[in-house]
Parts: sequence; structure tokens; C-alpha cells
Amino acid sequence: MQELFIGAGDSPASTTQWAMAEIINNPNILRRLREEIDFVVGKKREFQQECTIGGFYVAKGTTLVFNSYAVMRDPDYWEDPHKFNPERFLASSGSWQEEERREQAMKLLPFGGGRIRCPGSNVAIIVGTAIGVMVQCFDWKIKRVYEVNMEETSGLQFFLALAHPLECIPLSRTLNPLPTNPQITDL
Ligand code: HEM
Repeated sequence: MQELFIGAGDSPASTTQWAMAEIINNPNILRRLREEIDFVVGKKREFQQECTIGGFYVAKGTTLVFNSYAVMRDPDYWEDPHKFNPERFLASSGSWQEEERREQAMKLLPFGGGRIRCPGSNVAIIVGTAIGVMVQCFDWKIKRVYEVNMEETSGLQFFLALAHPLECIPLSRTLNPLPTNPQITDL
């Protein structure tokens, strides 16, 4: 946990500051960078021409927002879509052909897609590391109730949230040590 905070905190902030300081001191580089970004990204993100998608007419100038929540919980694509079942990805991924894999990826959109796909998705992978560390190092207890209340709320927040924020107690696994790896202890 300590490594996560140290490794993830100052390093991106300080690297960004150094790079921006250099860019500001070198206006030619700033101009070239901006030109390249404008060339690749463009200056507009709306439909540049009319078209039809899945039978629906989309007029020029439309800004399209898709409902990725509905796509990722669509019972036509996902078996038992509301069930927390991470193993669903393990079970089928081995047997998928490349085409099926690509099609399946279109139905899993945690970071959106296309040109406005989340640019922080590589950084966000840290969520997996944090969960891995919490599972590896602690047992988790909740107060009074049998299981965590999974009721959802959107409220005034932008993101879907737990209606009752998670309150849990970490119990260190040091009393029940991790099995030692002989290859590592032998070094
Ligand atoms: C688990 C964490 C994250 C999730 C689930 C997530 C998800 C998303 C989604 C769904 C979008 C909208 C994409 C679309 O409209 O197609 C988005 C946009 C964006 N995300 Fe993330 N994100 C996460 C973390 C991050 C992080 C760590 C950063 C920055 C380091 C970041 C920066 C952005 C930005 C700047 C946009 C706007 C992109 C644009 O409109 O061009 N996100 N994110």
C-alpha cells in the first residue's frame, strides 16, 4: 500500500511539471505539439456528416452519447448480467476466436470507446492493483449486517455510487502469514 501511494503520487505530478516547464520555455515545441494534436484529434467531436447507425438516422452536427451501462448489462449479450461474476471472462476467453473476442470487447465498455475513449485507462488499471493488495493482505469484516447492501444511487453525483457507502474493517493477515515461496527465501 505504501509503495502504491509513494510510486503513484509524486511521480506523475513531478514529471508533468517538468515536461510542462520545458514546453512553456520552448514555444516552437508547444506550437508543433498543438498542431499534431489538432491534426489527429480535430477540433470538433460531433458528427461531421449525416449517417444511419443500426437503422437510426443521425443528423450532421449531432453529439452522440451512448449508454454503456445498458450495453454492459444487456441480457441479450451477457448471461445473468447483474451477477458479479468475474470468472465469466476467464471461462470463455480461451475458446474465443479472434472475431468473437473483438465483438465481445465492443460490449464491454468501462472506458467508453472511439476518439473520446478514456485517456486514463492505463492509469486506472491501478484500481486492479489496489484491490489485489487489499485482498492479499487483509480479511474484511462488515458491521452488524450479513452482507454489504448493494443498493445503487446516482443522486447528484456523476457516477453511479453505493447508496450506503461501504464501511468495512481490515484485519491484517499477518497472524495468518502468507505461505513462503521457497524460491524467494532461498535467494
Ligand atoms: C476506473 C477508473 C476510470 C474509469 C472507469 C473511467 C471511465 C471513463 C469513461 C467511461 C469516460 C467517457 C468515455 C466516452 O465518452 O466514450 C472517461 C473519460 C475520461 N477519462 Fe476516465 N475513467 C477512469 C479513470 C481515469 C483516470 C485515472 C484519468 C486521468 C488520469 C481519466 C481521464 C479521463 C478523461 C480526461 C476523460 C474525457 C475524455 C474526452 O472527453 O475526450 N479517467 N473515463
